[in-house]
Amino acid sequence: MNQTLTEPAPLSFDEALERFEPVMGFEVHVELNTKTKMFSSAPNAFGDEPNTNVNEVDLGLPGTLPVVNKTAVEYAIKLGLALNCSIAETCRFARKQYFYPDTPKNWQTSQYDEPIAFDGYLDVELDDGEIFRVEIERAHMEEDAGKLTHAGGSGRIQGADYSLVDYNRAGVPLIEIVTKPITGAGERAPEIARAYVTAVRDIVKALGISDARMERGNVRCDANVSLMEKGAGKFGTRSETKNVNSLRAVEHAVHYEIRRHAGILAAGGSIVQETRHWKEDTRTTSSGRPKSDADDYRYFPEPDLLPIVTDQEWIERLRAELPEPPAERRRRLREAWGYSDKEFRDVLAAGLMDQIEETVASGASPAVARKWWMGEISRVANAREVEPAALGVEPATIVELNKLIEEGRINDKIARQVLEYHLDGEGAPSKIVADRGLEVVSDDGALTAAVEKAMAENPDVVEKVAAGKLKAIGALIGPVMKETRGQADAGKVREIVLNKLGIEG
Ligand SMILES: Nc1ncnc2c1ncn2[C@@H]1O[C@H](COP(=O)(O)OP(=O)(O)OP(=O)(O)O)[C@@H](O)[C@H]1O
Ligand SMILES: [Mg+2]
Ligand SMILES: [Mg+2]
Repeated sequence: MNQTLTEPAPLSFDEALERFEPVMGFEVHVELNTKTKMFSSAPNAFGDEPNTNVNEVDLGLPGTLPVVNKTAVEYAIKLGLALNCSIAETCRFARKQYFYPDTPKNWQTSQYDEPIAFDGYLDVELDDGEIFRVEIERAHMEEDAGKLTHAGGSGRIQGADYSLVDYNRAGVPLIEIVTKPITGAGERAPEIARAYVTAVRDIVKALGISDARMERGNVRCDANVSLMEKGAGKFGTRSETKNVNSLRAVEHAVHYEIRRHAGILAAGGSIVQETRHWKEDTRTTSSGRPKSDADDYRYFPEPDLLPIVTDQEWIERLRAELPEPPAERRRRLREAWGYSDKEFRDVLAAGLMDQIEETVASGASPAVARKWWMGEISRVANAREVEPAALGVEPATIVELNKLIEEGRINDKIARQVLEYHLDGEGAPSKIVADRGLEVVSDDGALTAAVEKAMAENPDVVEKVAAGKLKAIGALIGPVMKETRGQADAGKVREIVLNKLGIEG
């Protein structure tokens, strides 16, 4: 059933919010970065040749038995704790039956009525610093399905009438985090949606349990949206936009679905409960398949796996391993560094918080760390068309460069060159300075000679300086730099000039 042909036009966002109150719910799937799969010893690896990381358990061959990956369970417990959930004392896996070629077993091993973690919350920080609490219904363990490529449909092979299947992903450990319905978001619903998924991504990254790369599908979000008539208090019918895999897309999908539902409801229509697909190019969604709450997956407890029993000691050991929550860490660093909100946001956007933290921890001032990472490194990254973090510059390198400057051994300009040589593989900054003979000329002999030469060649400048126009010294620095191949210390040059003219600096 394709609704889009007959659907009324979406309302504007403002019109929609005047009349309706949005309700949202998110199912976020997190792919864990364990070495092996959830129930088999096949490697959990991204990007390998199709169907090379598959074994008999993943394929559900007769006579095989699954074994639970203990690391995946520990990751689930850690995530549950980080989401302020209760951890079940015992829980079970269940079979979710469906017939589709992405699962060779004809069921997905998941958890149903006994999730490992439940009843939590996450406080998410909005753009203006306000905190919005999202209640977590549960976080449960399951396995990923294989990847289908519809050869003809995706245009990869013109006219093809078949699909390609890659089972490398089948059995990869997943945690699905499900929120309770989120009410009271109002016009901030799209922003809250993005902030929530961002917060979840940051947490799984900080926990180190997932590569958390959304563009690779390590973190994927199903966004459920419905509207209720203001003051009505009864939830409307939801749509479920599947597998939205960027933060912006989550925001836009919620925005669009609110407008689309409002358009239908305002025209007297009713919402079909269905899954929908996000379309990045038009920033709209399209109809997927109808889905009722009574969808019968014929769940039943997985007979081939024992229940998981967690004891308090185990949970407390894992709790002790939790890192500082990302939101708290951000607040702490913003304060410690004394950056403005804008400066700090820029650091986050550039993905350089870890690097700056380490640079400061190694003894550079926050201002120096910022100058390097947000200035020079970002500029070079831009010129080389990569993300700043992807340049792979170590904080230790920046600390070393800064030390060379502070000791007066190189100036800023040379330091910038040294960075380029370093990126081109010439080694550590001090080695580059030594190899290339870049040390600042501050031994008085060579520098004084260069200054004398510049003064002799620019009598008009010297006259101005002598008359008290100290700024004019700047015109001498150029020629001195030229003479010393850029290795003069500008402060020293000034000092020598003033000295020669008998002026107090
Ligand atoms: N009326 C509603 N409007 C918006 N969100 C809703 C509404 N009712 C439920 N939700 C949210 O939708 C999500 C439903 O996810 P859940 O995993 O429980 O079930 P499902 O989508 O039916 O199943 P599946 O995991 O197979 O997709 C939850 O986040 C829930 O809070
Ligand atoms: Mg769902
Ligand atoms: Mg779900």
